[in-house]
Amino acid sequence: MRIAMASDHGGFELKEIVKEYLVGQGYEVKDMGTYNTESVDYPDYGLKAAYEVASGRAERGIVICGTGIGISISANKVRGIRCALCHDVYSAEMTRAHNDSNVLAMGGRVVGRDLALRIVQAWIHSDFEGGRHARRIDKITEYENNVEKG
Ligand SMILES: O=C[C@H](O)[C@H](O)[C@H](O)COP(=O)(O)O
Repeated sequence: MRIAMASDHGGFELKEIVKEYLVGQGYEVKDMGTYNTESVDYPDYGLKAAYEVASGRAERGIVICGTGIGISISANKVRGIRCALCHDVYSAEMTRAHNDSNVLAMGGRVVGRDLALRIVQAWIHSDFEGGRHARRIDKITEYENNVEKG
């Protein structure tokens, strides 16, 4: 599985931790930046990772800023992206099972290393359940497509 990752300066340290973990697990990680703790703007990076997923160049994305909020809002502006902000394992499992989320967001100033890695692990390994949940996602997609048409 190819995973696109991105963060701003507030999420940089956690991005590096998650990236090292994923590479160690055999995943291909495409790091879209940022590459240090210098102050940057989270939309620039959240959008890059989201485009990677929306275009099919990556199957999943993980985006991290200070709270996870700004970068998740940014990623969710990209058509086809369902970005879920998770700070607990249950939500990480449920957002795969029920929302088929293709991007995970976390806050580097909110969660510590161990919890973040448990969230990532749960999110990567949980599958979409389909059924009634697919119908609900179809409604989001339909809305998105209509908005695009103006
Ligand atoms: O939602 C936004 C993120 O948490 C940003 O990481 C945060 O706003 C950056 O704040 P600052 O520029 O004060 O480091």
